[in-house]
Amino acid sequence: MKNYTVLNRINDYKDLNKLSEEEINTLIEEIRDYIIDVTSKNGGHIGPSLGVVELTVALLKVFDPETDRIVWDIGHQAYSWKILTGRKEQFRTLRQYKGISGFLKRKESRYDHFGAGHSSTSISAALGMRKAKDLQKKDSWTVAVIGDGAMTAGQAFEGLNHAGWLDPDKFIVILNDNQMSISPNVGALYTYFNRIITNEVFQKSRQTLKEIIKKVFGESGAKLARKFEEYVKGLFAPGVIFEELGFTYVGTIDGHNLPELEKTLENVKKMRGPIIVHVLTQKGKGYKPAEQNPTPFHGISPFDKITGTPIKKVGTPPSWSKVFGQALVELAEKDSRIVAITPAMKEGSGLTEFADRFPDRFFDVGIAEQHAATFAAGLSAEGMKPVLSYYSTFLQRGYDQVIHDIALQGLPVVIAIDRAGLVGEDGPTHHGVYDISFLRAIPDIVISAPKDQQELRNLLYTALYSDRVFAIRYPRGSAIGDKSEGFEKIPIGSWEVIKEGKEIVILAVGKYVQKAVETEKELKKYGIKPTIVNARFIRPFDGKMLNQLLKQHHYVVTMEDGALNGGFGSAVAEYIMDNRFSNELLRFGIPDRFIQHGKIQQLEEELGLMPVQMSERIKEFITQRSYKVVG
Ligand SMILES: Cc1ncc(C[n+]2csc(CCOP(=O)(O)OP(=O)(O)O)c2C)c(N)n1
Ligand SMILES: CC(=O)[C@@H](O)[C@H](O)COP(=O)(O)O
Ligand SMILES: [Mg+2]
Repeated sequence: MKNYTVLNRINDYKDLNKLSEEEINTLIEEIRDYIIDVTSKNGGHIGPSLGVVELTVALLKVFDPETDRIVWDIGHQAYSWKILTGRKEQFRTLRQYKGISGFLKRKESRYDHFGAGHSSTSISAALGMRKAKDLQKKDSWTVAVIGDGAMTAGQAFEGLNHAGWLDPDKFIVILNDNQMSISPNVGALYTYFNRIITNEVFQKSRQTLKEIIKKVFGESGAKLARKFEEYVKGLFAPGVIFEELGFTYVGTIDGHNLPELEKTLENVKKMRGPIIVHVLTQKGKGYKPAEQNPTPFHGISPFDKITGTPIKKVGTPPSWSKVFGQALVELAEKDSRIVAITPAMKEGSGLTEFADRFPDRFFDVGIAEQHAATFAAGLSAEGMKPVLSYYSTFLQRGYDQVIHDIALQGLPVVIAIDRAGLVGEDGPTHHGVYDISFLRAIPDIVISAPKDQQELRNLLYTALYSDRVFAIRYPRGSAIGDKSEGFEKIPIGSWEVIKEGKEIVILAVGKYVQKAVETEKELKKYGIKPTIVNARFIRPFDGKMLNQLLKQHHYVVTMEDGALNGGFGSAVAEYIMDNRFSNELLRFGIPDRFIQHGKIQQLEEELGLMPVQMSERIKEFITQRSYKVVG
């Protein structure tokens, strides 16, 4: 660690109250510098974390994390929390394999009171904690810190609704409003927050009217003035939404003014009932490139600290997201029925160009995965062609809507599932490994995975003109294959033989088709020549081809980047059993445990999913069995 004058000599938050004002200010600067330094090497959520350094210090000065509970929503902004709660040194290992997590985790620290990664859970969790403390007759504070983006989700309002009803004491929601989600925030609520912040003219005129009343009615008018203020507050006051839900609204507070923050929180501690404190912060505060360009600095890969430019390998192929976005633009140019929907993930999902080109047909619905699905269903019901874009992990939130609002009603919707498979440094909250298992249970749905760029384009085209509920899953990172163009329909359910071999057949899904090809090269060294099949449709199966393959090969190997529990391999096992085949099956995929964070390759190595490892395992598998492969 650098020679930080204050940070180096404090051990944790307990030292904060020993520091002078000047030392605290230096500490805040040093924490920012440390965050910039580490994220420039490891990548991470720099913008959100730089925005809440003062807020973190204030919370740790005013509350006691040993007894009080602070629940950070998502946890992507909690880097200074980590640094000040005993992980100063480990912070250098942020997001690295076996290092500390980029989010908060109960197993990582006793000060991580609630783990997250997905948004908008903080109010519900904090309310549960508050209630538990009440029932246990324990006297402590519970604080949820939630961003303006996270506040757009239904679950946040479910929590507020319940809290307003329970009316708990010692329960605070801090709304950390930086007017940004990953992109600029959206929605009527955002407009409302914006009005609160910018309505200075109204604030001023309210004050002037109060003064006039006092002047006209003298001292006896003070009461009237107060009544007037209450009345006006009821009509227009900031935070009236929250007040109506039973919260006391306090705001707005400058989130970069530590004394103001501390004073406000101390005052709030004297109040009863649930309280909402509206704090204004700036994303990326203290680092010019991030202040000027908050969207890319929300979460960034390693970058040059001086210029803020991401360090990227030259000549890397486009990402799967980019290939998807480009293909969608080309198709939308020709068909005005095509619309795109994202729950707050425009950039990451490759939809920026679509949004610019077709603003009327692009919908960022906020962090509202459930609404996104039902909204798509509505669009489809009226003859539009919705493409519902999700990260696999966030699609988990919209599962019921996919079943109940889309599939059950047979409404054609294309579900583009990005970040399917292991995602790397974001870790277990974000790995997209369950979608195959949970979608596979839905009747009539089509689930597909392209082996390369061109196949992604073709599947998208097929999906849009199929009149089916059609999911296409593809992973994070660079796409496989050469530059792609044009579109071709693929018969739904058809598989593709990539290489003919004998006695062993490898059925691979998505990016694992390439891994299967590499595994085959390794196996050749042992004289083993498997057949390789691109199982591009996970559902429906290519029954005709599979029947033949099962007859022609004794050993069947499946490869996928989804959970083994209920995944593609499970589907093949069911098929073998149900159709009374006697093949022996070996499945590669994500085992029955939560996979931690690290580079995708490191995680795949840990799981034995590299071609060399898989070839060893296949060789071992067939040599253990009585059925002998003749090379
Ligand atoms: C359920 C869910 N959907 C989407 C995301 C992706 N995501 C992570 S942070 C973020 C923006 C959050 O905005 P806000 O709560 O205002 O926090 P900020 O980053 O501005 O501090 C989004 C959309 C998520 N983590 N969880
Ligand atoms: C915190 C969060 O959920 C997002 O910021 C996520 O980390 C984005 O992931 P990508 O980097 O894969 O877009
Ligand atoms: Mg925000």
